[in-house]
Amino acid sequence: VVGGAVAKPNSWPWQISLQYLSGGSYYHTCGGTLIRTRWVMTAAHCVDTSRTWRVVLGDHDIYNHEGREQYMSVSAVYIHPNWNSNSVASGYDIALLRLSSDASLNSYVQLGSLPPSGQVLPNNNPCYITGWGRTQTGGSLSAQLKQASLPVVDHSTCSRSDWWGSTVKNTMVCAGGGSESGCQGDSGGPLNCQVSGKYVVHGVTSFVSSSGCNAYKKPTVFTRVSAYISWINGIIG
Ligand SMILES: CC(C)c1ccc(NC(=O)[C@@H]2CCCN2C(=O)[C@H](CCCC[NH3+])NC(=O)C(F)(F)F)cc1
Repeated sequence: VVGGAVAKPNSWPWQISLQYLSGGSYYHTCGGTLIRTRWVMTAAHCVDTSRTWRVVLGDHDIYNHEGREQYMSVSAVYIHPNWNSNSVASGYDIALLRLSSDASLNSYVQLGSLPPSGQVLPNNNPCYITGWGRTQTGGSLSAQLKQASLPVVDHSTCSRSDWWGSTVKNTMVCAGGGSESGCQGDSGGPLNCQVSGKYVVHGVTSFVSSSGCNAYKKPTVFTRVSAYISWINGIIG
């Protein structure tokens, strides 16, 4: 997350850290959202390589054990069947991870709410991106979870030629576009949008400009969760 601030610990209790095993240690690679006690929603581009994964719930500082964490193994990875790793612009950048055991829900670990199928938010709807991603273009990951206010940019604006043009599809949500943005390492995490006084996870962090995370008129682009509700329900039952 470029800009914004360090979040109050565990104030986004559905945010997870997706980590992979390498040389005997686990490393943060992406974010995700706990949507059922055994299911995590993330981005397809996070999990389209075969690795040993773990999901950390209740985390705040990814480099320190603070005692609220739950470390979960992943028993199955379900990538959207239309996902094409060579074409993030086609969309379908969404995946579901089945956990090997049930998460224990408490004040640090809660389920994120999903939107109704087809719901599209209006321009400027308030939303927050959260994640441990780079804090500057080319910078390093954040040790602590960060949040930044990224208001929705509607499709008509986001698909203007000087914005994202035809790269952005209607199955995506744009948010931000100013000095604050997502960045590498935030992928797969939630776009938390205020709807009727409640936070709803409307986006899965998908991409930013290859010329810089907070490039002008290149808002962060998210998979629009409300476009994938029937697929999600088909998998998690
Ligand atoms: C569709 C095409 C015009 C296009 C649009 C945006 C990009 N962006 C990028 O490549 C930048 C630079 C590093 C990773 N990255 C990204 O946007 C990666 C997803 C890459 C998926 C494709 N391999 N996502 C993120 O960094 C983010 F923002 F989600 F945390 C690349 C290509």
